Amino acid sequence: MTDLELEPPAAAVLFGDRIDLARRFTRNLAEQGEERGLIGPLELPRLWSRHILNCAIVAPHLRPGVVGDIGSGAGLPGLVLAIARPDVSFVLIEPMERRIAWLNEQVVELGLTNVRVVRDRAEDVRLSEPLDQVTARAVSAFRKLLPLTAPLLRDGGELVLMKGAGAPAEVEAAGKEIRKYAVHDIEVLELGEGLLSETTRVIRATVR
Ligand SMILES: C[S@@+](CC[C@H](N)C(=O)[O-])C[C@H]1O[C@@H](n2cnc3c(N)ncnc32)[C@H](O)[C@@H]1O
Repeated sequence: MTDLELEPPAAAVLFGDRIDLARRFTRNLAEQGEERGLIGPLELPRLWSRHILNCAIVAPHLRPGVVGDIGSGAGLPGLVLAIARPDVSFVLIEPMERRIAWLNEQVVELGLTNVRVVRDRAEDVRLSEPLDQVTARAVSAFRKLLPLTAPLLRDGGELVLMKGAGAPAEVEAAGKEIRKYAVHDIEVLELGEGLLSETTRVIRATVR
C-alpha cells in the first residue's frame, strides 16, 4: 500500500466515537481495494476526501429506519453510513459476486450488526419490508435510478442520491419518470461546505 492520504481532521468530526471503525474500513480498502477491483489505483491518495468523507457527510440526512443502498460496490456509501449511523439498519443491494464477498467480509470484520447484504439487482430484489430511504452513488442517472429505486420505498419514503455537479440537469431530464413514480419535494443539496475539501451533491426527493 502506498500513497494513502493522511486522515483529514473532518473525519473525527463526522464519525465521532465511530472513528476507529472508519479508520479500519479505510485501511482495509486501501490495502485490498485495488487488488480486488474495488477502487482504481489513482484513488488511494484521495481515499478519505473523495470517497470516505464524501459518503460520511450524508449520514446526518438519514433517519432511524431501514435504508437500502443500491449498487454498494466497495461499500460506498453503504458501509461508511452504517459505520457512522449504528442507529439505522442498512440493506446493501449489489449484484456482483466479488463485491458481495468483500461487503460480507467487512460486515464481519468490523462487527457491523446493522447491515444486511443482498446479492441482486435493484429491479429484481424482493425485500421483506419496504425501505424508508434509499441511497446510491455512481450507479446511474437520476431518470434511470427512479425505476430501480422508487418501487422499493414505502409511501413517503425518501431518495438520498449522491451526485456530481450535473445533479440539477439530471433532475431536469427526469420529468417523465418523476411523474410516473410520483416523486415530489425534490431538492439538490450541496453538503460539506466549510468542512470538506470537496463538497458533495445530493438529490433528495420523496416518493408517493
Ligand atoms: C460505479 S460502481 C459504484 C459503486 C459504489 N456505489 C461507489 O460509489 O464506489 C456501480 C455499482 O452499481 C452496481 N449496479 C449496477 N447496476 C445495478 C443494479 N441494477 N442494481 C444494483 N446494483 C447495480 C454495480 O455492480 C457496481 O457495484
